[in-house]
Amino acid sequence: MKKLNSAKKEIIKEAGKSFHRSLKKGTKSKGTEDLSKQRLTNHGIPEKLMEELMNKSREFFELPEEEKKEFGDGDQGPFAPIRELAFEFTSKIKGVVRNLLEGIAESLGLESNSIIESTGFDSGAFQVFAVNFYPPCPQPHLAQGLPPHSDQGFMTLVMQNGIGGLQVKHDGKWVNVNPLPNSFVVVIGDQVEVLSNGRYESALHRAILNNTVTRMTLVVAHGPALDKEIGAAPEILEKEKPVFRRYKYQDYFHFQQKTRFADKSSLEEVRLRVDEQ
Ligand SMILES: O=C(O)CCC(=O)C(=O)O
Ligand SMILES: [Fe+2]
Repeated sequence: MKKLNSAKKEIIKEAGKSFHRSLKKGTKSKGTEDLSKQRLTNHGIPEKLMEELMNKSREFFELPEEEKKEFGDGDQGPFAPIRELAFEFTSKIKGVVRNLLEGIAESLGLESNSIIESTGFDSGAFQVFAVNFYPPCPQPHLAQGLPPHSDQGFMTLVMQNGIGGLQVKHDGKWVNVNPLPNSFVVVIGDQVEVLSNGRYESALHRAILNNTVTRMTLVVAHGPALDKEIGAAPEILEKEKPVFRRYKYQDYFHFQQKTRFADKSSLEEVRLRVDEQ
């Protein structure tokens, strides 16, 4: 038990280093700057598990089209060959994200479990696992892997297969987030921006292509339960005006599905004008 606790503390400390470095009361986080330099390394997820997941997913993507088509939906869907590995991976990641959310709550001066409780993280929170496959592109400057966007949930953990392509916008410029072995990039999403009343900013990011090698990423996104109402923490609003209006996460989720990959447009929809605050 003791060991588990200290491992947990380490992860929170890591989160602290990653996100809270420049977070002082009343100032904005430099989340995107940190993202280009910081990685989550002390995550406790076996390297072998991630390697296996990456290799098996690659095998699937590289099957001839005809064979790929044989996979249907549901139990026979493309995830069938990696179902168990994916389950183990995503459950472990959920534990890491839980710790990160505790770390974030603490950094905001809230009870460590406050975000977890108010957003239904332990009961109905959503988690989406995706494997992105970007084959070499003959003219990479004419195409995009993924257009600029922010992720709509709390945070997304991204693991790259050793090939760079993820970029974040920082000070008006696109900055490369180079892959480092056995580490995750933690991409802060819109819900953390809202819950923190704008102290954290969700990262505007995109994926670019190259013309030589195949790039893959394992991506796990997390968000509140759909029926929860989301807004800045009440303790924060005792001292400052709300920056965003409250909403049911379900509404945000559906809206964002329609406007996916359109910069941070969903967040702008819930931002209050000065005369509404
Ligand atoms: O593949 C990447 O590097 C980024 C993926 C991403 O941003 C996403 O899936 O939302
Ligand atoms: Fe993303």
